[in-house]
Amino acid sequence: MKVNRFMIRPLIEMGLREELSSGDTTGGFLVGDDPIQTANIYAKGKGIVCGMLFADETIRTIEPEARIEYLVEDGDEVEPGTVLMRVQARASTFFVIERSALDWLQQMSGIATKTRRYRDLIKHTKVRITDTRKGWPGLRMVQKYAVRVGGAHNHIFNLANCVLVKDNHIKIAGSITEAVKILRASAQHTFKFEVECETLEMVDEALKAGVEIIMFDNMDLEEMREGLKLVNGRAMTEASGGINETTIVPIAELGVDVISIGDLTHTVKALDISLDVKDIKPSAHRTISRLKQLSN
Ligand SMILES: O=P(O)(O)OC[C@H]1O[C@H](OP(=O)(O)OP(=O)(O)O)[C@H](O)[C@@H]1O
Repeated sequence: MKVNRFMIRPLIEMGLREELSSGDTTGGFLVGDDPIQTANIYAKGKGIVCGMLFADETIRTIEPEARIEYLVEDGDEVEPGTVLMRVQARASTFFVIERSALDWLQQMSGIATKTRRYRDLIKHTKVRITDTRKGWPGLRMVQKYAVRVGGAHNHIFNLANCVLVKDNHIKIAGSITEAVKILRASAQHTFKFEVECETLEMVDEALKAGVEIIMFDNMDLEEMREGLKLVNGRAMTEASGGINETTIVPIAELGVDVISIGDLTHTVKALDISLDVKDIKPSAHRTISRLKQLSN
């Protein structure tokens, strides 16, 4: 699933509003007749690019006539110095959009870069990596898009996507068996059922209840190996709980179907990306000196 301008516009406006709720007190006074300038958005680190449409929409929201040339696309690997985008727009536009456009790119590329690293670690297996719902509230769509760009898959988007029975549901219902019985009677027939199992006894109970997906939740390698024997192809298996770059390979090699990882979206190092205005037009300088004269 791709993102489109309609989906992202409210987020873009939210970002710009943080920046520009009552004008630009620095750039706004410097631009004078506000000539068209050219700027490059370029990588300062190595990673996977994500968020080109977000940067584009940020620029176009302020200056719809801006000319934007893409030199890479989401999912491309970049090196320090790679130009992602060349933009022709008013000087005043660059001052307003710079932080916001770059932050979308930096944060989303950070997620895509980390995701690609995880994916590459286990590409010798058939295991599917997914995200979780862990991340920034309000930005789930963005984070999950970046995970897909990085080469992994999405787990549920929200509570309406499947019946996911967690520890607290089991406590409230009394048992896995009881929870599944109640939910089978009320949930849509189209839904799959997944149960988080912390022990092999829970795996056994969930299998007897006939669920489609068993999560090995916070289990060690040996328990997961036993869990897989128990399941024996009767359900999909998902490993989860604190899995990181140092633990993922042996888990994937066990042969679970899915590994879900909160780290993809809850602990992200941004990719370093910058914006540089080129070819400064002399009229901009003239305006600055005129301002200086006026203030003398
Ligand atoms: O890769 P992680 O960051 O560990 O995320 C995955 C874990 O999160 C979920 O549990 P839950 O929502 O109960 O969170 P918690 O187990 O981390 O408290 C899921 O059942 C995994 O245990």
